[in-house]
Amino acid sequence: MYYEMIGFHGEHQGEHTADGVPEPQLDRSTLFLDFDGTLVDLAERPDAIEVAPDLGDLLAALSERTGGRVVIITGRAIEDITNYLQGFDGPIIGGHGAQERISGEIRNHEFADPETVRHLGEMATAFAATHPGLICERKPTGVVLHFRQDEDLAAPAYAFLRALSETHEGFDLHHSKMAYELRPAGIGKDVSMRRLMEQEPFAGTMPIFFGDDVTDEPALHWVSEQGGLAVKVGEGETAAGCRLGNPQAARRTLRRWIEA
Ligand SMILES: O=P(O)(O)OC[C@H]1O[C@H](O[C@H]2O[C@H](CO)[C@@H](O)[C@H](O)[C@H]2O)[C@H](O)[C@@H](O)[C@@H]1O
Repeated sequence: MYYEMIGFHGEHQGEHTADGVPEPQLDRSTLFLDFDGTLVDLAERPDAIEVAPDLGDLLAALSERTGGRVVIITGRAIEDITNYLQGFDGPIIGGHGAQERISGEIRNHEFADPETVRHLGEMATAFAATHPGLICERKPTGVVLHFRQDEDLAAPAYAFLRALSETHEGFDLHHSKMAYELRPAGIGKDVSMRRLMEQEPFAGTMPIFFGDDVTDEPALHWVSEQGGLAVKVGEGETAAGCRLGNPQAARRTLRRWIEA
């Protein structure tokens, strides 16, 4: 297998590490990192997360070791996540693949028609305003209703967004952690990864992905299929070959790699 030729020996390599995650050759890898639930703990609200003080240094060191191939791949909008990634100027895939920032410039998916997204956002905002406990998160490419503060609001949130998805062609309804989201049809972290891995300077390197959510599973599956290193963070069924308990453990493993 190709990745064995370039020095990666798959699952067997992890047998002797304390965390069970093998140590890849970073200079021959592309490291995709999910954000919420993977690099930072989940919080009550999207704007209430606490970023570990050393995260910036960790990402900088990993970027150096991979030759700039650390890719943040998140459901958040790029305009939002950059607030938490001060100093990181590497590639970012945002909105679950609906946005990308590869060489500094942000590009939105062509199907995320701004007028339709604005309309969806306004309607979801109005709905949340009449359902205390629901949080509406507007993105340049879609909209989310968060029900973490009141799980009884999951069913009405679902019904509302489902109705919107049926009346707005090109937008699909997705379930993630304590949230429902409308996003452009046809996008996905796996789709973005595949496209990116065909381009320089990523082509020919081994994909690594750390992710925590059901929305990360297609990408974890794809990375596993490629013979790359797929790491599930937290509980739940997964296609990944490795698992770490929480974001703190994920950061510890990443730190181990740069200290090796
Ligand atoms: O792909 P990710 O980087 O994991 O982003 C997924 C979603 O993360 C955020 O929502 C989640 O985290 C919040 C803060 O901890 C939490 O309150 C919420 O319940 C979670 O669903 C973010 O707000 C979303 O836009 C992302 O899609």
